[in-house]
Amino acid sequence: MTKIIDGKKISKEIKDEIKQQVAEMKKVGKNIALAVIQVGNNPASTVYVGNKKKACAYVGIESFSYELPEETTQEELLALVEELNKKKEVNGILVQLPLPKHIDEDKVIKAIDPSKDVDGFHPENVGALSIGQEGFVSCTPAGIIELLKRSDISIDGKECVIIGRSNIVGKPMALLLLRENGTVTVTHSHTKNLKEVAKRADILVVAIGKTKMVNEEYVKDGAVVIDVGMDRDENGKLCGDVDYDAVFDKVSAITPVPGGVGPMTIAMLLHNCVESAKRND
Ligand SMILES: Nc1nc(=O)c2c([nH]1)NC[C@@H]1CN(c3ccc(C(=O)N[C@@H](CCC(=O)O)C(=O)O)cc3)C=[N+]21
Ligand SMILES: [Mg+2]
Repeated sequence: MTKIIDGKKISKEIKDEIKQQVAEMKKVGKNIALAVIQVGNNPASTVYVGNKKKACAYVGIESFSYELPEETTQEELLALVEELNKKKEVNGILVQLPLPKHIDEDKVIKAIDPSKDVDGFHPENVGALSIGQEGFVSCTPAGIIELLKRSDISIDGKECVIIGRSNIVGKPMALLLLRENGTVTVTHSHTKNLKEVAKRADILVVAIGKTKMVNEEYVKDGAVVIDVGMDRDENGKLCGDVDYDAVFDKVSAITPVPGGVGPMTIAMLLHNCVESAKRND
């Protein structure tokens, strides 16, 4: 029997916990606010940003929305970030990625006050994670750890294989699994014998952005498969990096797309906003 890891349900539980926390904080006069900046109108970004604002409203976090035109200059964006860094009532700053090509993403991320970097993308937060210090953790990998824990899937001593080495998912995922005492392997486009390596995994995390690339040849019997992909199939339907139907009978547990990792990313963003408000007392 394969277990479907229900990210939508688990994220709802987390959001309800956060909602209570936010209400408690409001009682003592503490309000929480997230600033969300979107540059241009990439339709996917508009959907994600909309979901984030909706989730904020659900838990009682205020969201300030900045929708800037595509031709916004890097200087203008940096000036806005600077202004939000100074604003006391703003606890979190999120600059939706990707940014237009004429803007240097690294420079913008670096400009965000690390104590308001609820995405956990700032080098200071990434560094803190890598040496086990307190900081903000990237929401998608943090959400995956939470999914595993709340599904009673233990990480300790397990063979964990990650496909993909992005700064936002693969690398922080490796650090978090390591922190939970997993034995971690990170694979990428230069990895030899990828199928064999992936097949070692008790827990396989796939974050490569290639529609349904991972099929039954990449998974061992009884593996747990976490699909981070947000792709479109030949009919334009949302799907993941894993061929869900092909691996389903072979695995012990799997996250669907949609309804798996995606909603957890947003729940962890809300969690980070609350943490930020608590820390900057
Ligand atoms: N600064 C920044 N921070 C991010 O966290 C960030 C970003 N930029 N850029 C883009 C990626 C992508 N991302 C997703 C969040 C939620 C869903 C999500 O809720 N997915 C739903 C489906 C959504 C749909 O229907 O399209 C699900 O999987 O069930 C997906 C993707 C956050 N990102
Ligand atoms: Mg760019």
